[in-house]
Amino acid sequence: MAAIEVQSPNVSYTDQYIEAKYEYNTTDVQKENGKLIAKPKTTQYTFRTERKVPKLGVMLVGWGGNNGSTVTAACLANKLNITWHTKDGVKTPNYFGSITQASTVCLGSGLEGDVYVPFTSILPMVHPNDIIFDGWDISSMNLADAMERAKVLSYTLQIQLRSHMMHMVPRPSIYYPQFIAANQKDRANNVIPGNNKDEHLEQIRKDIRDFKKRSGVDKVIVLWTANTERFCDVRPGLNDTADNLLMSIQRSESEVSPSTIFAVASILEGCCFINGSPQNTFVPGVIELAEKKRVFIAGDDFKSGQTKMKSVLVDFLVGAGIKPVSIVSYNHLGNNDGMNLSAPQTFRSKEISKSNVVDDMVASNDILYGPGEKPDHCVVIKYVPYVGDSKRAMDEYTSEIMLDGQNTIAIHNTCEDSLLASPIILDLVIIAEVCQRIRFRVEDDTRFQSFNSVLSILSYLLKAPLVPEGTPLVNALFRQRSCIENIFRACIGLPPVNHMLLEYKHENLKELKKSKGSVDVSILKALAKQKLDSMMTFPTTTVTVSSNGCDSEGEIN
Ligand SMILES: NC(=O)c1ccc[n+]([C@@H]2O[C@H](COP(=O)([O-])OP(=O)(O)OC[C@H]3O[C@@H](n4cnc5c(N)ncnc54)[C@H](O)[C@@H]3O)[C@@H](O)[C@H]2O)c1
Ligand SMILES: O=P([O-])([O-])O[C@@H]1[C@@H](O)[C@H](O)[C@@H](O)[C@H](O)[C@@H]1O
Repeated sequence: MAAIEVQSPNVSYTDQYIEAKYEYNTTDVQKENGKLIAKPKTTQYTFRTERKVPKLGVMLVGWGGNNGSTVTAACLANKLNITWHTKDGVKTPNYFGSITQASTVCLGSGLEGDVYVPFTSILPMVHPNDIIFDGWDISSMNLADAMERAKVLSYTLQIQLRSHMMHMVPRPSIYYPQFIAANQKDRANNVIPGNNKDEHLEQIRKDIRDFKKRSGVDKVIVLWTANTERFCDVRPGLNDTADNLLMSIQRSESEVSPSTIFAVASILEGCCFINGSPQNTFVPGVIELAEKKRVFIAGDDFKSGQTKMKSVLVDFLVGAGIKPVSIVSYNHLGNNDGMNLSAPQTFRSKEISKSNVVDDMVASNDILYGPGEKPDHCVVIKYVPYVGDSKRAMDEYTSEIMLDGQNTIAIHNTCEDSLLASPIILDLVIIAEVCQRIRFRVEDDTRFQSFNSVLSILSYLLKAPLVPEGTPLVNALFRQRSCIENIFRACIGLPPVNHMLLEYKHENLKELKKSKGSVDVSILKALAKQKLDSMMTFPTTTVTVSSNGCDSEGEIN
């Protein structure tokens, strides 16, 4: 699908940029004398997006894991168009589950109503087939064997991918046993030696430069899909500022985690760092360093299955004026992630990220909830080896409805964890890369600026979105999706999708047809069918219909 071209005096296309003047309309609300005063506000933006799509390198921390091996296999299967036999017949590769690759957006409305286009047609973006992967793992297993170990993909697909993946070997990584479950010890045979954290930092930086040089990629994004770590302490002098964090690394402070060192290394190499796990990688010192170096960071914890459902269901319930009072989320899974989460300290990281996802929706409705009131919310994760990557999620939502009524929704959701997480990994890096090519000016600024280093536009893809301090934290899924869609629309000078369909609610829709200057084909077809039925002739007839459905000429076959 070709990219969209917008014809507007506010949008210009050069070889290098798409430039768009955009009116950003919001509503300012102030409290005055006990009243809420709402004032419409318009802010002029000028967006400038580089059109050249770079050759993107993605370095995965935890490359040999279920997600890392699966996302690598997915891109190869699609790139090589590998088909494979199953008991249900021949299967073809796809990127289902990726909003950039398998979803559409409403561009606007035309002769026959709404026009939907692929998400990728709004702005130029990297194609996943073209991504070059590399990465690290504490396990030395090559990616072909790691794919087999993961037991995620059909074996008839695996055997066709083996030759393409067996040469992919994760780089040795940083391993501090106290941050993950002890049961991961047997896996750790590919570890950077020594205890000097500054040397570990320098090695990771060197690896990033080495990958860039060897692969010839234009830019690198580093993404953590390694095991969930326990939360690290956050305290003054340790990691509260960028300088203190860098000094703590130089002193090899024990509370500096592997994921924080990877984040620091990425930032110092000018690479966006994304955290797909729930631990607090982004201590204040990392955030400050990212802001100083103007590098994007994003996290935490891929939003892939049970929590994604929760961020839809609770939004629906609260938005409908129904009061969720008890949410119990249980799941069991049998992959290595599940084994790592069987330790209390790593489970706690996941429990936090899975529990906070309803806070914004609850806080939005003070008719249902009093100050500080929240639903009971319980998260349980159990490790059951037999089910492997095919996580079984069982949820019960109990809500209060009118006049002391109760509504209980029970859900059983089998989430094939890595097949849900892999497209999310792709969307994270693809959308982050687009954002690296977007600049904007506000009002009469002379300088173009980039997005804030904390890339909150990625919230849709994350359970516990990291947002700039003091800014709104949104978990409601469709608000998060609209944010991405409407910012990308703004970059090509299009207004946000507002779902009003006001033009179709006029008292006299005939005016609408005239204004469209064309025939509503559905009316034409209905009239033609009526005429055909009466004439009992076919195949072609000329029906005279007006521009409001009755005057224009049209042919029906
Ligand atoms: N649906 C999902 O799969 C999903 C959703 C949300 C979050 N996550 C998170 O994504 C992460 C990966 O999930 P997975 O199913 O691929 O797990 P996995 O255990 O299969 O893979 C993790 C990999 O990280 C490696 N590893 C551990 N510590 C490392 C380190 N310090 N450096 C480099 N590699 C290291 C392990 O050897 C393993 O190969 C987990 O933290 C998980 O909680 C997964
Ligand atoms: O994304 P989601 O399905 O809500 O949450 C999942 C957890 O329920 C699962 O136990 C864990 O292994 C995955 O990493 C993922 O975090």
